[in-house]
Amino acid sequence: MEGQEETSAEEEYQTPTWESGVEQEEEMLVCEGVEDWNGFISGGATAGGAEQEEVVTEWRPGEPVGPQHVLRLNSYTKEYLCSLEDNIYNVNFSRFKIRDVVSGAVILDIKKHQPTEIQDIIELDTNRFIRYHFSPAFLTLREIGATLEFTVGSKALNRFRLIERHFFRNLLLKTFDFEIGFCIPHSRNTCEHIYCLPDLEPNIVEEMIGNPFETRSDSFYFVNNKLIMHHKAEYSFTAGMDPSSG
Ligand SMILES: CCCCCCCCCCCCCC(=O)O
Repeated sequence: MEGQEETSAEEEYQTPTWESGVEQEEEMLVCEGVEDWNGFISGGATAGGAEQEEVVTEWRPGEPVGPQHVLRLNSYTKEYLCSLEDNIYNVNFSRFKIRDVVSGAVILDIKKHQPTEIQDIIELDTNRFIRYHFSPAFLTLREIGATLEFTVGSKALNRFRLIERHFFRNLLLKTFDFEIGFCIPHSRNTCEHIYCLPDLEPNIVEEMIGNPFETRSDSFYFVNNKLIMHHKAEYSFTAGMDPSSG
């Protein structure tokens, strides 16, 4: 449970609109992300040597999308690189919370209505695009904890992995690569990913603040190196600013 001071800090930020739901208390795993500048993970970054096993070849439209393909993208994608039906594992997100690791303040906490029972039927989650409204102060934070709560259908997830690419226009700000690992069937899981925010040049920060929603991210979710979900997000950093000041 978060403390009192976190509730007040949350009000400083405009949260995206999702339905509010019933809070679930779960065991929390902390996954430290493996990250590197310019879009490449460091050697031996993922457990089990997944990178070494994979043969890197050029990707052609229609072919399954693997981690090496998305790690080489040099811009935000125009299209989704998989269909909703590719989520054959029925991974369903039910909560997303962001906190400032340094102060502990909760920046946002969004929940979806979820039945108590984990459903076996595949429910297509059509919410794969979101706009976040943050304040300029967000860009001064050093470390963010993002808690993800999700349920899994009747098939186990092997090597569940999230690769996230953040761009301002065509400038790659940072790649985050989180190995979530194995998830058992019919489970509800909670993990926290730690994002170390990049040191950005002051002029880039100014441009990001002045150009809402030109900062974007692609979140690619893989099971066994196969893309099963692709989510997109856009960010503004103007919340709480006087609109007349530009
Ligand atoms: C300033 C560079 C951008 C770094 C931002 C890192 C924090 C973003 C956490 C939220 C990511 C959510 C992605 C999504 O909803 O698909």
